[in-house]
Amino acid sequence: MNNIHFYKYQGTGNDFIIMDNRNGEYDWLTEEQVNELCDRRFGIGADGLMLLNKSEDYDFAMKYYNADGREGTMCGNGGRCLVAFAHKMGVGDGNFYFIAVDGEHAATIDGDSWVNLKMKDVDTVEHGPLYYYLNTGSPHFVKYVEDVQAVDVFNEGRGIRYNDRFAAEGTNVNFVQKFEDGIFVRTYERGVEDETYSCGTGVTAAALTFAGKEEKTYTVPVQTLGGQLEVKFTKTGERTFENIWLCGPATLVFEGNISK
Ligand SMILES: N[C@H](CCC[C@H](N)C(=O)O)C(=O)O
Repeated sequence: MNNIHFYKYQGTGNDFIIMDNRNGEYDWLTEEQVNELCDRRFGIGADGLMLLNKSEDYDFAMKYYNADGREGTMCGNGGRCLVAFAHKMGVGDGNFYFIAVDGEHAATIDGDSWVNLKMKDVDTVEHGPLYYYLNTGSPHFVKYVEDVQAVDVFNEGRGIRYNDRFAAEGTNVNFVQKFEDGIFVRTYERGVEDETYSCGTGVTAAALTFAGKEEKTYTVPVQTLGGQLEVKFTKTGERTFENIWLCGPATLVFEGNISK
């Protein structure tokens, strides 16, 4: 049995197990063990697990696994939590530059737990009759609804995630309600295969679709079940967006040891 020293973080209720793997101490971890650690009854419990890995060219490298144990695509809330953890470990000077599965990311931390994460540019948005489909580091199906609290997110989200078009690769599914000054987003997350309290790449995708036609810089407040986030970006064309920042809290809940 090997001891694992882990840190539990959450970003607006999207929660993660994080391990410091800069010396390769946890390279032996298997997908099955990740799934067991993320189990909310038989393990620590989390939406995902991340390794803080060493990098020659960046402050660190991010490795992300969904709760199902499989390596995931980019995780926005996870990236923000990993920056807060790296800061706690004494990495960087408050400004960070790291590498993740979807490329390079810049980030800044205000105090100990408000993290601003630069997301990848978006240059294509599919706009159907009642939906949008775009990739903000992970794939997102975005549907606007009258009353987001009335949506059966699990069943409706699952139905879209496993439909003929998306069954093979999967997609995350976001239900969005517009308000005067922002949006409320609920998400069915691929790889968790359930609703999560918040999804960073999902919130980002929803905020981009909320922008008006004007090509300018926007700041969109986004409410989730787990708290408030803010997405800032510049709309550069009908379906193109740059300088996208996902901003919000990233908090250490507890740390502990477990044997695997
Ligand atoms: N489950 C997502 C990855 C994590 C996304 C979410 N936790 C976020 O904050 O972006 C997927 O497989 O596409």
